[in-house]
Amino acid sequence: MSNSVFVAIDTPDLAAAQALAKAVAPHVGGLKLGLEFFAANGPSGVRALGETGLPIFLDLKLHDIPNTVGKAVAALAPLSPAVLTVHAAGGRAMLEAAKAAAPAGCKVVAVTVLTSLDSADLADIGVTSSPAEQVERLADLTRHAGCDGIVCSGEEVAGAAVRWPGGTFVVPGLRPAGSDLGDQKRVLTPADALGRGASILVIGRPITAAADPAEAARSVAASLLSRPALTAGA
Ligand SMILES: O=c1ccn([C@@H]2O[C@H](COP(=O)(O)O)[C@@H](O)[C@H]2O)c(=O)[nH]1
Repeated sequence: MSNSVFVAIDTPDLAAAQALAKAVAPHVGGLKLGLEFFAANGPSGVRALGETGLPIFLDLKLHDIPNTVGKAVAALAPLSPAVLTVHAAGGRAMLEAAKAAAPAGCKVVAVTVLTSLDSADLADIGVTSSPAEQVERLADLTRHAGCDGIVCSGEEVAGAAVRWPGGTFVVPGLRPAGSDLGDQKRVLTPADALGRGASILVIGRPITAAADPAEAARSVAASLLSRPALTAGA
């Protein structure tokens, strides 16, 4: 992938999403559409953004029983997403159902530990492992289920890439130096994440909330050029 940045188009407003996509298109490798956009605009909104010609990453983080997730993935297949997310915590059968129903060429990647969570948040939900240990556990589960990769933070990506040669490693929670963290807790700069083995860099507010999103996207792309990526299977 020549430009590994997928910009998170997190808005319910279709016209705003289209304008943003057009502005940043020369500087990014794809568009990530998540729950906020999909809840407001549905499949027709996804098709509208697909008209930019950029690959579409559908970040719907599916998490349900295997039958339901398999059928949801089958229903999404006509949108030809390049990447689709599910939650690894849904378990092996659910992951297998998602992969089996995905269209050819679509990478199914599983969210391990959300980048908005730290150790204390994991303890609150009964997980006593560290984020790194939990990412490793769920990465192994995802790999054995036949999926393509995982979503993790930049803090865990190097360890995950060593355990899973050829895996796809999606890293959100990216913040250029000096940016607001917002609700993210496990963060890294885009260049550091790429250097540690990320395949796909997901960046939202540092680009979309900037006064000049096109310039912010250009600046992120420039920061990556000076840093060679490790090969991690993207
Ligand atoms: O663990 C995860 C999984 C997904 N995301 C998504 O990435 C973007 C990040 O947006 P920022 O504005 O750069 O914080 C957003 O769409 C999340 O839903 C994540 O942040 N962490």
